[in-house]
Amino acid sequence: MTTTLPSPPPPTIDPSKPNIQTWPSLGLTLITNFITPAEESTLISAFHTSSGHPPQASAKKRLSQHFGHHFDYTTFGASSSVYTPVPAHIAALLPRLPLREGVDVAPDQFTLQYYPPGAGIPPHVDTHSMFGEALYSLSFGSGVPMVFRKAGRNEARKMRLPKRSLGGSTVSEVGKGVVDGDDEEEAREEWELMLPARSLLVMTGPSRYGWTHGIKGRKTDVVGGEQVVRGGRYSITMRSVRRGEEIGCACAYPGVCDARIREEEERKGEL
Ligand SMILES: O=C(O)CCC(=O)C(=O)O
Ligand SMILES: [Fe+2]
Repeated sequence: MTTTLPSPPPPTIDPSKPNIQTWPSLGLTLITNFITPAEESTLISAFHTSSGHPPQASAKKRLSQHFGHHFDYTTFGASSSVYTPVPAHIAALLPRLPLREGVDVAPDQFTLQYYPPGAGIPPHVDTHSMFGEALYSLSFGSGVPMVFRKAGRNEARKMRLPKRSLGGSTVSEVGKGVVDGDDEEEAREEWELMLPARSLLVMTGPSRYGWTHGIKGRKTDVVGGEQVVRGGRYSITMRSVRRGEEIGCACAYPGVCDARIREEEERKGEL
């Protein structure tokens, strides 16, 4: 039996744009039919052509590819030397992203992932100090429910444990605070949102800085009350890399903010 989490609170929908669901208090937006089925096919074939990883029925782990700026883990900034050119079919998505004028900058770092059926990603907060606020995630191939959880004491404690990779072979995962596990001390504010194939998820504000996101590893999901066998899902996570003076964070969630945690550790080191 698939264990399910509650559905999200009801979204706000502008009747003139029925494909856009928003949760304004969380800074969260889900846009369905963001790409066409033809674009979806192009992205899927490009993934397999460029990765040299043909889809294998036996694959159990996520496969990742990176385009645009990579990270320099010695400085926690953008690498000036490691850059993979962004292919045209990905660059073509950029003008369509719902950037907030004067607030968001266009993403320059792209992580493509393939999740074989049943695979997930542990709950985490994408590193605050290294990426611009808005995170964009395009789903294709198949839909999946994404779990959102308001970070509390337990997540803050886990962020202070030594980091581990999220299990993929990718560098962009190393800088993330992985915050999985159950929290019995705090009331849960947790639910899962179905991300349909060809939808774009946008995380800003609280959903970006103060909530974790992740995908449970499961063979089946419950969608609209029905058990559905999970298919292979692809995603492109699009982020902007902070540079120089922009590196850092002044969010309202110091417990799960890598910038604040680093400052705290530096202060302790000086005592
Ligand atoms: O697959 C996704 O939609 C999300 C991936 C993710 O959270 C990440 O790479 O940070
Ligand atoms: Fe993430």
